[in-house]
Amino acid sequence: MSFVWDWFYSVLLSLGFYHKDAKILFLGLDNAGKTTLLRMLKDDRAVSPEPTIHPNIDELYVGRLKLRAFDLGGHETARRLWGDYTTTVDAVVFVVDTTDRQRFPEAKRELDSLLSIDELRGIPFLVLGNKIDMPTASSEEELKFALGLMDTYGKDVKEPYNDCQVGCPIEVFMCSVVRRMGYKDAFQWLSQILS
Ligand SMILES: Nc1nc2c(ncn2[C@@H]2O[C@H](COP(=O)(O)OP(=O)(O)OP(=O)(O)O)[C@@H](O)[C@H]2O)c(=O)[nH]1
Ligand SMILES: [Mg+2]
Repeated sequence: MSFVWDWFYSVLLSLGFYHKDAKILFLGLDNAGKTTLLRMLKDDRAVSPEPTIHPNIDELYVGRLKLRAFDLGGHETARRLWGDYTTTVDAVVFVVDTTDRQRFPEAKRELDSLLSIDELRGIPFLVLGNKIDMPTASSEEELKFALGLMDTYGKDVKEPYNDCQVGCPIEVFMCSVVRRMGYKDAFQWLSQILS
């Protein structure tokens, strides 16, 4: 019987009548643009938020995803709280400021340590290279190299992802939140993987 439900569910999803609930952590160094992204996704407005001190938890719809979004601050003291939120997570969105090359190694360290957390093992990681509206932004290739992500999952997802046997889904998308560029494709990728 379950295949009938699976089929029905996938039809509902593809028609946009059903939203997949997902708990998603928005992580990355301070100043990367996490809160700006969430405000844009929720209200379609570019704001210049204050640095996040306390975690913000919000519910919003992005395409077929109904997100419980956890926006955790990225400065060093706030990072200590990240570990408190890693249970039952469906995906991590890791935002990087592509203009801040000096901090790529720090971003890599944080990303690597997230990837080594048992509770997050196997879940999709969407890495967003933000601020590509700036002339000093890195290229996608440069960012991927700096983060050690030369061999990623692939942007062309044909079917939902089931297990981690063939490598965990991690992919890099370049974007400019303030210019509303790039992140829609990225969330579509995530949505297809999670459906
Ligand atoms: N040029 C440019 N600036 C951006 C973009 N997205 C965010 N910013 C700016 O980057 C700065 C930091 O943005 P936030 O959203 O507060 O960053 P955050 O990751 O939430 O930072 P913390 O809360 O400290 O962890 C703000 O001044 C934003 O206006 C973008 O796409 N392009
Ligand atoms: Mg913030």
